[in-house]
Amino acid sequence: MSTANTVELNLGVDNEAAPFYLPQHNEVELFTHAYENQLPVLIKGPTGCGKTRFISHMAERLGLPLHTVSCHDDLTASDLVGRYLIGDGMTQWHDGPLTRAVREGGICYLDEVVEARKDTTVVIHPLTDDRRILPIDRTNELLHAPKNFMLVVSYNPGYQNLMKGLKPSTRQRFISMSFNYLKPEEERRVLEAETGLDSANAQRLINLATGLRGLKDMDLEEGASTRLLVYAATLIKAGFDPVEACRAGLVESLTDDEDTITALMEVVKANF
Ligand SMILES: Nc1ncnc2c1ncn2[C@@H]1O[C@H](COP(=O)(O)OP(=O)(O)OP(=O)(O)O)[C@@H](O)[C@H]1O
Repeated sequence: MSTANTVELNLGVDNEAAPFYLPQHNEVELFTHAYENQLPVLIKGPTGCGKTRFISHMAERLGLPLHTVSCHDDLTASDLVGRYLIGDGMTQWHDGPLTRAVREGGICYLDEVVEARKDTTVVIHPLTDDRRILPIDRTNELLHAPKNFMLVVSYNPGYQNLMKGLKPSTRQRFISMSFNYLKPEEERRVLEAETGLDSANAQRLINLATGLRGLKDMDLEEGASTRLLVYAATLIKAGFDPVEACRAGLVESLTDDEDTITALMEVVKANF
């Protein structure tokens, strides 16, 4: 059954076109509810824990186009909304990705939103409350977001300083979900599904990740991400020596400090 406000979905059946995603908790149901009720979503979690994969999975599952913007500290409101550009001897308006998503519908995903300049929050605020509007001063337009428009933002709370956190007036406009690395058994399934690695080696990688994530005195900015484990698994699956695969796929990406690399490689050798 579908009404104006709901989408036809069978959450028990995976859409085969959707990229593989193993849920952490009830995020699929929460996200679907948010979409059906036109609520914006905020996802927080450490690097490489599956945030982007989840959004791609949900976009495919809900049959929505995905407009992704990787935010950075030079990103301004005009980059999101659009600007006049000179071409063919005249000035033409070009929609930015946010405006495109509002006009066409779909998910607008602002990845690492806290990196963007502060003026960007001014443009997303009216889209995140029940007005769901995007005023464009430069073109004198007032766009109303269609039902199938959804705003999703993500950030990694780990390495933000206080100044870069989201203001309460912004974060309190979203349904929020906190992601973390999967439990060991599930993360092993992801490694196997993503790379075809055998379960014995996948289990060794998981044991290694648990060891690395538990190191408190190593001064690592972040622990080993699922993404890095997938890289190492891919190298092992391709026939690389597991220790060398872990050096290139994991350890060298975690730190530049030679002493730390040596110490981490000891942990690798203890597992392989
Ligand atoms: N729950 C999961 N199901 C399937 N694959 C996963 C899952 N979690 C992580 N992965 C794997 O880990 C990789 C990295 O995940 P992803 O790119 O979604 O991380 P992220 O949280 O968006 O990271 P960043 O914050 O750095 O952008 C994926 O490409 C996928 O291979």
